[in-house]
Amino acid sequence: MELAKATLDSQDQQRSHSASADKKAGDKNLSALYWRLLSQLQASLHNQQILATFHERVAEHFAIDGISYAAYPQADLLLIGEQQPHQAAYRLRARDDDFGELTLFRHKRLLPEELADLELLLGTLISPLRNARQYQNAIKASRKDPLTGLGNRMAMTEQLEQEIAIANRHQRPLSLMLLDIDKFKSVNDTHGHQVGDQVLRQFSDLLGRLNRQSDQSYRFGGEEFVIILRDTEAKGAMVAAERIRNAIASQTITANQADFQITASIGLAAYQSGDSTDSMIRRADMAMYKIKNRGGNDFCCAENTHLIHSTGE
Ligand SMILES: Nc1nc2c(ncn2[C@@H]2O[C@H](COP(=O)(O)OP(=O)(O)OP(=O)(O)O)[C@@H](O)[C@H]2O)c(=O)[nH]1
Repeated sequence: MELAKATLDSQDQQRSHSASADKKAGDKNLSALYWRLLSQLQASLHNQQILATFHERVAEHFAIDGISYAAYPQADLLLIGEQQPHQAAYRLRARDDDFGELTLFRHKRLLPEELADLELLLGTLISPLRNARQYQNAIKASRKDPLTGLGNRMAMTEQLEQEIAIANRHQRPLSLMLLDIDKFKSVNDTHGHQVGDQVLRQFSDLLGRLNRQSDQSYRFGGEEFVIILRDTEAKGAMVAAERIRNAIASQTITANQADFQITASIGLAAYQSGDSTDSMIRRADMAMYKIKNRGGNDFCCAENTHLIHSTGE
């Protein structure tokens, strides 16, 4: 096994690489490939597609079996092609910014002259991968609620769409829980908006601790939160709702040296064939308002058009 470890630094890399590619006058193919990669790789903002294009084009000239990329800081390994015993690994850097590790795999030894050519070509990946990372970060930020760090309404809707598709395709149960903090306005009115913000943050932390790991919580807006309960039918969702309701009501939230006894009104909707994100949210919302109108601190599950109250009324 061979391991070449090197750092590819992007400082003016493209200019120097393009100069070296052109200098290799004897190798018109390499130069042409370099320029082709440079323009084609810029066309995508997705790591998978960038690497697949790179692998496909480069494999036409070099016997490369696979390429992997571990993006920093999230180190999920993306593999195109196959891992093989012979490999050459590179750290990708742009100024002081380390943004990933790239590894080339081959079934036979990589020769020094091949490595030199490949390193030249690898330079074409730096800007596209960095742009892709910036784009992904921007997408992530646009789906995150800045106050609580939870996913926001957009993230929730996208996830719910996916969960509905899975529930529909595989005939799996799915439930949606909508929680609205009771009389939250009085927290703001009495203690100020900043304390209200602290209470919301602590409330969202509490939800995170109360959830099953597979259940994601989101801030739907204001003092409303949503939990998507995967693989959960109405009965299970009601058990979860009661557990969460009880835990919220028994917990004292302390913010700015004041104690708050928070309660929440909870509406549930269980997936029915033909449901959309809107229809599930609407049913959970109707169920939640039924509890609000009764004074809060309870849950209600909406099934079909009937509202079934937790106490069985
Ligand atoms: N501090 C803070 N308050 C918020 C935020 N978003 C919404 N609110 C407040 O949440 C309160 C919601 O008030 P209402 O809709 O009357 O609801 P409520 O007082 O909880 O009453 P019920 O829902 O009927 O129990 C308002 O005072 C909003 O200003 C936020 O990000 N931070």
